[in-house]
Amino acid sequence: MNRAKHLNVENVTLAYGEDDIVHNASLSLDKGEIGCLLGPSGCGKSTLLRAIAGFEPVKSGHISMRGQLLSNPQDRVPTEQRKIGMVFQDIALFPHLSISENIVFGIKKWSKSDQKRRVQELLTLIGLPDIADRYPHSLSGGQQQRVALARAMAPKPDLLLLDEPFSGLDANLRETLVPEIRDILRKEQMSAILVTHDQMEAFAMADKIAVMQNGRIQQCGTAFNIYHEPKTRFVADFIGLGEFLQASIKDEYSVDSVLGCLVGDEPLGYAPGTPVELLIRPDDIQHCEESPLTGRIVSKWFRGSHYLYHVQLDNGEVLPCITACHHDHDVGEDLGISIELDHLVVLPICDPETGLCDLQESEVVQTQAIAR
Ligand SMILES: Nc1ncnc2c1ncn2[C@@H]1O[C@H](COP(=O)(O)OP(=O)(O)OP(=O)(O)O)[C@@H](O)[C@H]1O
Repeated sequence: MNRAKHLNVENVTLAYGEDDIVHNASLSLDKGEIGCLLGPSGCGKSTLLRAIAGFEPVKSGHISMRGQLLSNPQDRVPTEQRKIGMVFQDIALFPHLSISENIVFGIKKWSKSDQKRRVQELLTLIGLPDIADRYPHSLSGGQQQRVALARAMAPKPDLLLLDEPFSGLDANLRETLVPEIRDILRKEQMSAILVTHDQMEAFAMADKIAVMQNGRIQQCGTAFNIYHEPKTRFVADFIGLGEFLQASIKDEYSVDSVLGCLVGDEPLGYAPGTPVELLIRPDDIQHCEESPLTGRIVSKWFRGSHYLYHVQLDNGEVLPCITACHHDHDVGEDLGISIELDHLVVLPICDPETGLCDLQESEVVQTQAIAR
């Protein structure tokens, strides 16, 4: 049986005036799932979020929640009737209201006893049970953002929209707050969509990530999928670190490259001799003192628990390589490396002038790989 998704965004195109900003976007969430729109500035994340909230009309396609139509080109359920809560970057608590009055703001129609119970329930949930009578100015930024979340969650909305809620906070605070907020949402079984350009936030928070570029969802999947199985050059480039090695299809399952012949267990889908690019992540290349394969260190970053080196091979290609931080080598030294590829990620060569590859062809093939 094909059960309706909690949220369904189907083939949605959005425009400002004559300009299409979001093209044919599709995304769905189950109840309690946390989704994320991830992409660079200006790619259309907030515009799509605003359409889900009901602030923007859809030009084509439709948005529905719990089986009920919210938007199509003819009809739009007003924002205030959508049962959607919102949390923004600027925390915007009402400064003249106490914390409990702030939280009660969206549930004023509830009975006083229910309001009181809900406020205490939420304050306990956000780990600040004793602040009901305090005012926003007396709280830290992280505490204020947790209260803003509690205020948005108070009416038990069907969906929570979080538009860059962490970007005003410093890096240390973000690191602790993001998983805390994910846990709070999980405890309330709250479906949510986070908008961010920060992939670590997306990875820490979301069950499902939609990577956007120029108004298009390039790929939608788990953090693991989009990191290890990117479907386009853009996703491979935008998510995580990595380098592209020139390679050539050898046969159905293998490519030739400067690292030798790499073999996968899935057909690569290209004719022998086709030039392709092979994605290499830093964790695919390990330091190995005894390895006959070496690269000259051209850059070195200290990352606390490890070093990230870039090493240049004899043919000039540069590869990333992670080592434990006791392997402290200098730029200019030769580093022994071994290849630890779990799977092959092979992409067609992009046009060097336009940077474009045929989308049809840019479907990536990943295979379990062994070096031989
Ligand atoms: N009200 C508007 N009228 C016309 N164009 C707009 C409007 N709002 C946004 N845009 C344009 O639409 C495009 C997408 O903007 P949007 O804010 O959705 O991107 P974003 O991915 O959320 O970016 P950021 O991460 O910087 O907030 C941008 O080119 C932006 O200039």
